[in-house]
Amino acid sequence: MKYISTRGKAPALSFGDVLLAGLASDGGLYVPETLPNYSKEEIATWASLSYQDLAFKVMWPFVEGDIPADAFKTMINDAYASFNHASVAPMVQIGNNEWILELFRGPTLAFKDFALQLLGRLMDYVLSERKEKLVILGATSGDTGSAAIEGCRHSEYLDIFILHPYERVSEVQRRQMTTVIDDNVFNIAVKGNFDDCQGMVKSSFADQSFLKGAKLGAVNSINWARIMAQVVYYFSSALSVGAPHREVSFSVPTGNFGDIFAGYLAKKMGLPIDQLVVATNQNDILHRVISENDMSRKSLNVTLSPSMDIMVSSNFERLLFDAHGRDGSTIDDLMARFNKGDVSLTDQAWSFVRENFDSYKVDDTKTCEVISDVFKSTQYLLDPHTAIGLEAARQCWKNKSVPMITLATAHPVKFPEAVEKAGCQIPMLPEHMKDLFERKESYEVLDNSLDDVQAFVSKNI
Ligand SMILES: Cc1ncc(COP(=O)(O)O)c(C=O)c1O
Ligand SMILES: N[C@@H](CCOP(=O)(O)O)C(=O)O
Repeated sequence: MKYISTRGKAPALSFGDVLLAGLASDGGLYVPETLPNYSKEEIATWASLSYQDLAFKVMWPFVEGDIPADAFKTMINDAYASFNHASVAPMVQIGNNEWILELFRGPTLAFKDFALQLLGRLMDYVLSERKEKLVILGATSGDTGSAAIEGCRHSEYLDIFILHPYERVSEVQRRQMTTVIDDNVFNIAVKGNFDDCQGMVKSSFADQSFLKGAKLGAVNSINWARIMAQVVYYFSSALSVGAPHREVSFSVPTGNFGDIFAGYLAKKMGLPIDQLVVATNQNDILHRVISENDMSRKSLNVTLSPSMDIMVSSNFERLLFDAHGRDGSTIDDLMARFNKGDVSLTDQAWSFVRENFDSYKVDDTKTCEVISDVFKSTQYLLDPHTAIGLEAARQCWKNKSVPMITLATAHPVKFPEAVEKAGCQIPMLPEHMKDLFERKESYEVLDNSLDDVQAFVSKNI
C-alpha cells in the first residue's frame, strides 16, 4: 500500500514512513492511494470474529509489507487488553433501532484510546527496527493528550510534548495528562485555544530546525494510523446489528473530522452505510459548510463539550481531496485560500460532501436537556459530546427502519460540569483513576507563541 499527500507535492510513502512522518512535507495529509473493497458476502463472514481479529482483517491491507502479520496481531491484542469490556466496543440499545456505541472503555475513557493504544506500539516497532527516535508534538482539546501520553509514556524511542489550551479543558482531562510524571512526557498549557495549539504543531512540521536534527512525529489524527484504527469499530458495530445484510447509519460528535472520516472510509470499503451524520457544538464550521456551503472561520466558543471546540478541522482536507477528484494542486490552492480567509466549495465539491454527509448543530442548553431527558427515560448517562451526537441523530434520521448508531466518544465522568448542569449525579471515577485529584501535577504554562513553545521543546529533548 502506498500513501499520497492531499496536496500532491510530497513523495508517496509506505505505511512505516507515513506513520513516522505524521504530516506530509507539502503540508498535506497522507491518504491511501487505493482502498480495499469488500463484497457483502465477505463482510458477512466477519460477523463472528472477536474485535481483535476483526481489527486485523480490516487494518492488514494498510500495513502489509511494513509490519509482519504476527507482530501486528500481537500489537492489536496488547492494545485492546486494557479495555474494560470483553467486546472492546460494546453497543447499548436506548430506543427502537437506536444504539449507543461505547468507545470509552479504554484506559483514558475516550475513543482516542482505540487508535493511540495501537499507535504507540506501531511506532515503537518501526523505530526499534530502524534504530531511530522520535519527538512527538501533539495538540489536544482534552482527550487526545491523555490517550497519546498513555500510549507513548513507556516508550524508549519517544519523547512526547502535548499542547493543551490553558483553562479550556476539563479538570479531569487536564489531570489525566499532567499527573503523568515520566521523563519523556511534557505537558504545555498554551494561553490560546485548540486551533492555536494545532496550528503550532503544523507549523513545526513545516520548519523543524528547532529540533536540532531530531525527527518530529504526530499523534493527532493528521497521522494516517489514527484514522486506520478508527475504521474498525464502524465494522464491528454495524455487524452486530445485522450489516451487511441491512444498512446502518451513524451519528458522530465531530471536531477534527477524523472519527467520521473513518466512517466514510468504512463505507467506501463496502460497509452498507445509509447516513453519516456530522454532529457539532456551537463551533459549527462543519455544519455550516455541509448545510450552506459556508466555510468561514468564526471565533472559537468555549462550550460544555470542550473536546469539540475546534474551528480548523484538519481531516476535512482528506474529504475535500476526494470531493475534488483527488487533485492535489486544487487542494493546495484551496487550503492556502482557507488559511487567508473564507472559502466556499464549487457546486460539484459541495454536492459530493452533501451526498455523503448530513449535519446538525447542538448548543449547550440542548446538550444538557438531552443528557437529562435520556437519563430520566433510560437511566443511561451520556457525556456532552455523545448527547450532541444523539440529538443530531434524532434530527437527521431519515429512515427509522435503519439502525442509527451514535458514537459515545467519551465517558461522562470526564465532564462533570455538563453532567451537573443537566441535573444528573456525577459518576465516580473508575478504580484506576480514583486518586486523580490527589496526584501531583506538572505542566508548563506558556504564552500563545510558537517561538516559546519550540524553545521549550528544544530545551527538553
Ligand atoms: C469526546 C470527543 N468527542 C468527539 C471528538 C471529535 O472527534 P474528531 O476530532 O475525530 O471529529 C473529540 C475530539 O476529537 C472528542 O474528544
Ligand atoms: N478532540 C481532540 C482534538 C484533537 O483531535 P485529533 O483527533 O486530531 O487528535 C482532543 O480531544 O484532543
